[in-house]
Amino acid sequence: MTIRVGILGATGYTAFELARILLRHNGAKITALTTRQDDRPHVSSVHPQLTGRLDLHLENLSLDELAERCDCIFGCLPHAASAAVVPGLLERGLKVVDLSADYRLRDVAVYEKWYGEKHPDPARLPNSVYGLPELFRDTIRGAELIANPGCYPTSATLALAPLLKNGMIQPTDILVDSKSGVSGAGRTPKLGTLYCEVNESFSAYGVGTHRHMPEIEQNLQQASGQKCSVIFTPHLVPMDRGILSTCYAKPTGPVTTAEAIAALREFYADEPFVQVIDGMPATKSVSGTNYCHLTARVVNDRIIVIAVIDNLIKGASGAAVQNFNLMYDLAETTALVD
Ligand SMILES: NC(=O)C1=CN([C@@H]2O[C@H](COP(=O)(O)OP(=O)(O)OC[C@H]3O[C@@H](n4cnc5c(N)ncnc54)[C@H](OP(=O)(O)O)[C@@H]3O)[C@@H](O)[C@H]2O)C=CC1
Ligand SMILES: CC(=O)N[C@@H](CCC(=O)OP(=O)(O)O)C(=O)O
Repeated sequence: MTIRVGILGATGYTAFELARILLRHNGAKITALTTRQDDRPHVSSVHPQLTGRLDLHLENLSLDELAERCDCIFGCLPHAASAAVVPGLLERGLKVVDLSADYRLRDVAVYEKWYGEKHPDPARLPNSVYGLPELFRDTIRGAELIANPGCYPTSATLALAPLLKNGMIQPTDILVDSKSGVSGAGRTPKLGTLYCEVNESFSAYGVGTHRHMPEIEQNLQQASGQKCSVIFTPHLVPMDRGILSTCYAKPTGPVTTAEAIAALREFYADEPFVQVIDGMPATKSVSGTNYCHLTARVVNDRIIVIAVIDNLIKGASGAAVQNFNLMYDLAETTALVD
């Protein structure tokens, strides 16, 4: 069986990474790429890396046209734009993996507070399926709509959830200090991502206001069954891609570095994409891959967990294909390992 897939917002970075991964997927065929442009650019003019590998034009397609051509849609649109089209896709019988933030937060009031706008499809939020397989695999299998996780929340949740679940750390007083490469902000031009703004510079942003803070808290609460409170501070690093999150938590009792690492290793023993390492994780080690590398250290009265991912792969398009594989009951690692 070949599943026909469409990619919305195909001019962007996550869409490019999806196309690259799906081209080596033996159960999927890309049959539609969308843009708001009306001049039908060939994919090779938008993503020259795909020249000779994918012969499709990007088109401004209607929902009915998408339903004729596709079985499953990967939505790579900004938030709010995504939830404006997802209901129509689901009504036409398509499955959807939504890379935007629109279906991640289950509480409409929390969405509207942190995103500062009305949600276009609030009725679906309470039952949405959050696509982080390492924690919520069973709910992803067979789902019609997956909320693909945010890049920072993926790194922080993978770092902290195992230690919360096994009672090794306290659920409050958690600090997440993250650094991201500039592709995390997307390909759509913005002042803050111009070369002269970011090159040779390093800055924090969204301190206390970043919308990934409630997403991290929701994940940790769902995983551990405890009310969690997190302070999350993101930083922009002058590199193309990669996220490094350093997470600080208070242990519930005496613990050593070896015990903390052993707890992570036990939790992820059967996970194909999480590697617990003894040394220090580096973004370069996971660049272009769907892997997360993690380690832990105990320093004075804190456990520090350090996680790295590629924001465009495990933080976006690789995770989306991992979810797609689960939704269609395919081998979970299909197209994601060499
Ligand atoms: N970059 C990352 O690391 C991550 C991104 N995400 C999320 O994935 C989604 C895609 O991100 P990314 O690929 O980086 O973004 P990009 O900015 O690279 O691409 C988004 C694409 O969406 C289209 N678009 C923009 N605005 C609208 C609109 N109002 N209505 C319809 N289409 C629009 C544009 O295509 P065109 O102009 O051709 O129509 C654009 O190319 C976003 O929701 C983002 O938050 C999630 C995790 C990580
Ligand atoms: C470096 C950078 O700007 N990163 C983005 C996060 C990308 C992401 O995962 O965003 P969504 O939750 O919107 O999908 C940001 O901080 O807004």
